[in-house]
Amino acid sequence: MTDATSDLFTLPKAELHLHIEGTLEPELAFELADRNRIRLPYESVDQLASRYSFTDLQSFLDLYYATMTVLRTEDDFAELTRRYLRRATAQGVRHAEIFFDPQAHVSRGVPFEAVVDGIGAALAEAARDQDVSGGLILCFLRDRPVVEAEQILTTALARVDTLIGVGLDSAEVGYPPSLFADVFGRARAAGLHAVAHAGEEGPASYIGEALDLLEAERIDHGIRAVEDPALVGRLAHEETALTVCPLSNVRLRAVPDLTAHPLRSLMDAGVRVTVNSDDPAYFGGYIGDNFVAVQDALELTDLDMMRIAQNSVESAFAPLDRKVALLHEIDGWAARAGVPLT
Ligand SMILES: Nc1ncnc2[nH]cnc12
Ligand SMILES: [Zn+2]
Repeated sequence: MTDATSDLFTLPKAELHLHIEGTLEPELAFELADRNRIRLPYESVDQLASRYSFTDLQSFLDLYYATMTVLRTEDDFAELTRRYLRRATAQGVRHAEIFFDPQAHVSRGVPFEAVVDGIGAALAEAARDQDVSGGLILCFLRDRPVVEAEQILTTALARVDTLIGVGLDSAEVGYPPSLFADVFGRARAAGLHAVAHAGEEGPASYIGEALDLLEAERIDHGIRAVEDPALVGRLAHEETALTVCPLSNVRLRAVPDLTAHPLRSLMDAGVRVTVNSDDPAYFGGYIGDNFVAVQDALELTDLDMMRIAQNSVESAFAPLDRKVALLHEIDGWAARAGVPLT
């Protein structure tokens, strides 16, 4: 049991690891399939949902890429993002840095502009109506040829104003960060932030490569760092944030169950850990659900959860005044909840 008494859905937080295509709920997938006259190979929403059982990252990616083919127009991307932001704000998200996989769309004939303009329109609406801030992070697909990443970056740099950063995702093992050193160098030279998935299924050495060769400012997942104590020391010393996704790690069997999740030992070692949802439509919960599940499984205190929320804001690529305002909101939450600050 924990001493949890607070409502973690109302704890203000930033979401730093969220693939917008991974927010495609089965209901919307069917709506968009109808609208775009695409036939999904499932009879019903329930039949599609029943396929959400995975043995590893690749088994998930196969379904993820197949289902996202229903996304075709700017409006589709806007509606997807609107629905995500509605759910996320109901679970306390005040700032969202959203990943997207343009190669998976452009390769099907969807223009890059339709993707960024659709997601961007929904983000702008939410900024106006719900006081949620955020931005877009373009992810390169590491299991596709490097030249394709170079090409999508060239396309993206014509609309660099729509982006805050670049990332690296998809199948990890066998696709080390070193392959993308030049692409990331170009992106950083254009003023973009850099993050990378590393140490989800892949070895801890990929985390060091992402830091040294990609100059990644945050590591997405990074949980296999626990296998290398020197690396854990480095992450703590350099205050590198890990964007951890606990429910994802269980569903993709990167950890056997939540009680065995390394989040707590990483935190205890001084690593700046954040909690995020990854692909919430597929993994059984949005960000607040992840907060509740880890608090329960790892017996974290309300103060621990508050620190995780503070880490998310401190590690965000948001303007300083926005971060200060959100840190004040977290203090207000703690005061209302009576969280002891020691
Ligand atoms: N968990 C994950 N790891 C790597 N690539 C992804 N793309 C979407 N979700 C992902
Ligand atoms: Zn991810």
